[in-house]
Amino acid sequence: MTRPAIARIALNRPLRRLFDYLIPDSLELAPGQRVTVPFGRQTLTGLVVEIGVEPPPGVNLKAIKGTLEAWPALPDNTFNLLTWASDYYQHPLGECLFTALPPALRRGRPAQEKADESWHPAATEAVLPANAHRQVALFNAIKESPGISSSALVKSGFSRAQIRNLQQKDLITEGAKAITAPATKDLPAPTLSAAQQAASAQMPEHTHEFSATLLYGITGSGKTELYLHYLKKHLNANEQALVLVPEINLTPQTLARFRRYFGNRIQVWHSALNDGERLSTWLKIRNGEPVILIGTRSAVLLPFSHLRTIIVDEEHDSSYKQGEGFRYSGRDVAVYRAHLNRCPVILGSATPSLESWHNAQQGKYQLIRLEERAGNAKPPQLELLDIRSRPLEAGLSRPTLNSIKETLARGEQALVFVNRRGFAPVMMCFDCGHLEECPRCDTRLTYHRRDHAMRCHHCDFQMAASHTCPKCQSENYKPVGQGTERTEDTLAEQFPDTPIVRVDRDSTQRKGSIQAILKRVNTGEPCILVGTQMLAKGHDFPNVTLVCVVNADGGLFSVDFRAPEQMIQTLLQVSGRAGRGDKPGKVLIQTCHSDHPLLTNLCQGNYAAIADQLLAERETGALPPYRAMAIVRAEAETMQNSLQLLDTLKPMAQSPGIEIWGPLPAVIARKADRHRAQLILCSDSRGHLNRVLTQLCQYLDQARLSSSTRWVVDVDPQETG
Ligand SMILES: Nc1ncnc2c1ncn2[C@@H]1O[C@H](COP(=O)(O)OP(=O)(O)OP(=O)(O)O)[C@@H](O)[C@H]1O
Ligand SMILES: [Zn+2]
Repeated sequence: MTRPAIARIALNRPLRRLFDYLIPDSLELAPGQRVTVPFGRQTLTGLVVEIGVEPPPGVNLKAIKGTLEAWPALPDNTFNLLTWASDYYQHPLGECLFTALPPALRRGRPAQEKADESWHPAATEAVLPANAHRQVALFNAIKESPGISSSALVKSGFSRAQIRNLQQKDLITEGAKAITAPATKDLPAPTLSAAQQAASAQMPEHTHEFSATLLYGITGSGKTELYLHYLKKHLNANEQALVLVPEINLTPQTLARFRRYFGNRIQVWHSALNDGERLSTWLKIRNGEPVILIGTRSAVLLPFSHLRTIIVDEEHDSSYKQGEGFRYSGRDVAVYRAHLNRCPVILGSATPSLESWHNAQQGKYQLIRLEERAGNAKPPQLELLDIRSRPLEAGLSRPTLNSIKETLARGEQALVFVNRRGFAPVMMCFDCGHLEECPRCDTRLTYHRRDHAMRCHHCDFQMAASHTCPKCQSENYKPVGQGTERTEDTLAEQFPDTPIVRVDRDSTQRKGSIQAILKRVNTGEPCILVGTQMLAKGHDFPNVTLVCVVNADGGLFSVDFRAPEQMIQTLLQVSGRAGRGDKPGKVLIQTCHSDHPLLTNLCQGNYAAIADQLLAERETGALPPYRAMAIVRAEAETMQNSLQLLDTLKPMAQSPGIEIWGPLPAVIARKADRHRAQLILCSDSRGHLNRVLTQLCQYLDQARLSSSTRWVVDVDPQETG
């Protein structure tokens, strides 16, 4: 009697288990292949994990219904990567594997594109009547994204009639053009500076061997140019490359630079793509087309088959770590992927993460230093401005306002960095001391004056703001502290003739608004930019010569051990927006702690020294990267339930080599009416920690928890509050 053939299948469920099914005689299966299986009364899409497993005794297995295609949707190396990540991050394999499929394929749709015409420019310039604005805009949209589909164009507001019209005028052509690298003779690449050349010469030579390189290049040193040169030199016409970036929409210039070099070989991957666009790009990658993919975090999980280089730009950026569900770090997975694929990975930053800096010092990563700015630009001068005894106008000191005035008078632009959006962080009653709190979280509500609303930045709660104190009805009820809206208002009063451009999550919500803002700034006309973190990232505004930091002190005394690192990175990144063109840049940092060693070191502009110092502190505290860390988080309807669950886990985790902190309530103990607590585990041995976590997860999976209790494991947490 022959044994029945059995396959183990992963489903897209948050379950830490796989499901066994009989393989019908006629079916040939491979790991990573999509199948349909009966599940209860439903039919679900599954992914084959293993074939030929032992059938569990005494169970009547159902049979697989069929395959969705004859080839594995996830080829070996991608499949192995995700299996590794599932184990490393303690996340159910099914959900990990399905993350690598586009939504359409998760739902069981066929792996082929719907017929949707794609458009290419057929002329270099559109000769059209002066009043044909929409036609010109349409032509430019196609020129900027060759291969763009009709549906994508319709989505951005063009009509099918307008598209046909351009086609009839022979300005655009239809057709799914194969991906080839077109020559870009119209745009000569700048010759690398001596410093860039020296860095370039140290870049990894072999694209068929694993190597990890940390490119530490100060802001404005021309790292992007180096990536372009590297790809141009080392990537063959039939190979694939991946360039990870923290966020695509914020820096359209970078994308444009890549497109000028590589034309439609450049494809993008980010959360704003629609399902059709995702499927189309996914298929190109899976089919091995020689794509250079510029993408955010999840791009690292895609099924590349000819991947020869991975670049992680701004590798320190915290957005590489997924904050919910499958909590992977795109950067760390990229390094492992390079290892599996035997190819180089290049991590670039002006402010490398302490993890990568440590790896470079240990000799695990090769360190390349690029410490001069490209072109004629010089590093900006940083100055601390102690505001303890200075009168402030809505947070801005006289010297700061004077510097802005001088900058504008020279016809240049200024950037003012505020770390909070909204008008003011709190509303306070100066008679009874009442502070308006979120009814659902242990946080204060932020006042947004534009719509006279109080909002919680931690949950979606909002309410109309009141003019008098809700508690004692006093009229002495006022906003306290600085938000972007308030700074914008103050600057508008002080500089009535100057355009003020606010950049934060509120002002950029509408699609295309960030592009419009950037375009305006890039005209170079004098203006003042006011904004949050968003302004710190990767922008290249040559006419910004002054950067003002309204308050630098946020991260100095935080309980989160990563706060000083993140604060310094943000300050240096935002400072790096000053003086990127021919004119020198200046940075004014307002602080109440001008003698704090972190800030005084910052003014030397020497990130390497700061990183060394912060690393020494991490070593003393036995914190990452010197030890592995994981957090088990619990949330429930009461704090008692959360703490109780973690208390049960603690003895199970206790073992030689594991240090345990907690359980303790989280810093924001109540968020959206859920009570949150955490248990922190540290160990010198990552392997041991991983085994302990596996046991905890097994226990938690089987434990009878109240239906409202949730738990997660976060490996290498970015936030420990
Ligand atoms: N060799 C060069 N000659 C002239 N200009 C250059 C050269 N290399 C780069 N540049 C210019 O210098 C500016 C900064 O370059 P780039 O944006 O690549 O820097 P970066 O290192 O990525 O900066 P950041 O980390 O601050 O984002 C850009 O305007 C770029 O066009
Ligand atoms: Zn809230």
